Amino acid sequence: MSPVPRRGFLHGVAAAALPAALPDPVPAPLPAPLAGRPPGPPPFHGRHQAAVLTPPARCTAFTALDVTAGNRAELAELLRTLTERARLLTAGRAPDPAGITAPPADSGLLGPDLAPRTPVSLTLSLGASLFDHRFGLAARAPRRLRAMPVFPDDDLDPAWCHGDLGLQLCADSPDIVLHALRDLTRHTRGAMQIRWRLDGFTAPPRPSGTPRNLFGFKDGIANPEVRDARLMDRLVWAGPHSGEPAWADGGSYLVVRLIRMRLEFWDRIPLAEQERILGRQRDSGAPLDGDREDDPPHYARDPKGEVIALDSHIRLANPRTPAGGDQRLLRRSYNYDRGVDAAGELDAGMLFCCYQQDPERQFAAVQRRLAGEPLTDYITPFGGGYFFALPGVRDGADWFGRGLVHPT
Ligand SMILES: C=CC1=C(C)c2cc3[nH]c(cc4nc(cc5[nH]c(cc1n2)c(C)c5CCC(=O)O)C(CCC(=O)O)=C4C)c(C)c3C=C
Ligand SMILES: [Fe+2]
Repeated sequence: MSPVPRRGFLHGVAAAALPAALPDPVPAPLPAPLAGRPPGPPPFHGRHQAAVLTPPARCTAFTALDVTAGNRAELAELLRTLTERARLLTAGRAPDPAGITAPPADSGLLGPDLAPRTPVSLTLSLGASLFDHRFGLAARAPRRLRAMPVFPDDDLDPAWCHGDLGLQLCADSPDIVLHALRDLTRHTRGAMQIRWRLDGFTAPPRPSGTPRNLFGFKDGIANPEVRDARLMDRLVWAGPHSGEPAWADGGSYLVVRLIRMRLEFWDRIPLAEQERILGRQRDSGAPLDGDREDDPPHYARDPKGEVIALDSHIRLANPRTPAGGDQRLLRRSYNYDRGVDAAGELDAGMLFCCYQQDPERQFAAVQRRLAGEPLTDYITPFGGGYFFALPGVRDGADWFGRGLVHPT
C-alpha cells in the first residue's frame, strides 16, 4: 500500500518542491519545423501540447497508466500535479532542496544542476476507460474516443493494451526520460499507477535526413507538413470545428501501436523483395518509381503495379485516396529494443505513434487497407491504445484537463 495517503498527495512533498518561479529557458537546438521561432525549448503554455508537432526526439518512454484516484476531485488534483511537474521538467529546472530529514527532492539522476540543459517534452493524453462510471465524465468524452479495436493480423496481449492515461516523455537521452518519469510517479503516488511502458529511440540521421526503422528503411518521409497551420487544423487538431466539445479544443487523437518486427526473418529475404514489400528503395528512401526520398510516387502511371506493387505497404497505406475523406496521419514513430525473447529471438520493433483529428477516418481506414499486406508476415502488433491528447495548458493558472474536469 502507498505510504502517501491518496487524499492530498499534492500537498506535502510535491507542494514543498515547487519553485516560486521558473527561470527563462536557455537557447537549445531547434527541430527543423520550428526554425524561425524564437530560440529555446518549445513553450509549455499554448493552445496545443508542444510536442505533438515536433519531430521525434532521440529517446522516448510511452507509459500507459491507470488512475487510482477515488473521485473527480482527486482526479483534478492529479491533473494539477502533473501540470505543475510538467512545467518544471519541460523547463529543465531542478526542484528546491528538501529538508535534511526528508527524502531528497529529486532522484539525483541528472546531477545537481539540471537547469537548463536537460529539457524533456511531455504529452499527456486520456484513454476511453477514464470516461467510465468512476468520475462522472461519460457525457463529456471526446466524441471519437473509444478503446482500440482488434484489427486483422493483431495478436494483442491485454497487459500491453489501453490505459486511463497515456504519458509520453521525449528527450535527448534515456536518463533524462527516466528522471522525468520518476519525478512524475513520485509526486502522484496513490492517484495513478503504471499499466505498461515501452521505451523507444530514433537513430540519428545517417548520413542526413529521415531516420531509419529497424528494417533499415527511412521512416516518416511522407508526413504532412506541420508548418502548414491550416492543414494541421484539418488533419491533426480536434475541437468544435471537428464536432468535439469546447473543452477539447486544440487536442488531438493519438493512436499507439506496439509492433514487433521479425528481424531475423526480414534479414533472410533479398533486398529486392524487401523493397517490393515496402514500395521504396532501402538506401535512398525514394519510391520505386523515383530517385529521391521526396519524389512523390506516381500510381496513376503504373495501374498494374509493375513498378510499385499493388500490395506494397506505401501503395496500400496511401492516405491521399479521394474516397473517404483526407486520411493523412502525422506519424511520430520510434524503434524499440527489448533484448531477446524466451526462444532467443530478437525482441524489437516499432513504437508506432500517430496523431490525427479522427482515428476512424484516418488511422483505422489506413490500417484496414493494410490487412493481409505482405509486410504482415514480418510484423506482429501486440499492444497499444487509442488516446486523446489534451489541449495545451494555456497559461500559469491553467492545468491539464481543467475544462473537462471543472467546466466553467
Ligand atoms: C495504419 C498505419 C500504419 C502502420 C501501423 C504502419 C506500420 C509500419 N510502417 C512501416 C514502414 C514504412 N511505412 C511507410 C509509409 C507509411 N506508413 C503508413 C501507415 C502505417 N504504417 C503511411 C500512412 C505511410 C505513408 C504512405 C504515403 O503517404 O505514401 C514507409 C515509407 C516511408 C515513409 O513515408 O515514412 C515505410 C518504410 C513499418 C516497418 C511498419 C510496421 C512495423
Ligand atoms: Fe508504414
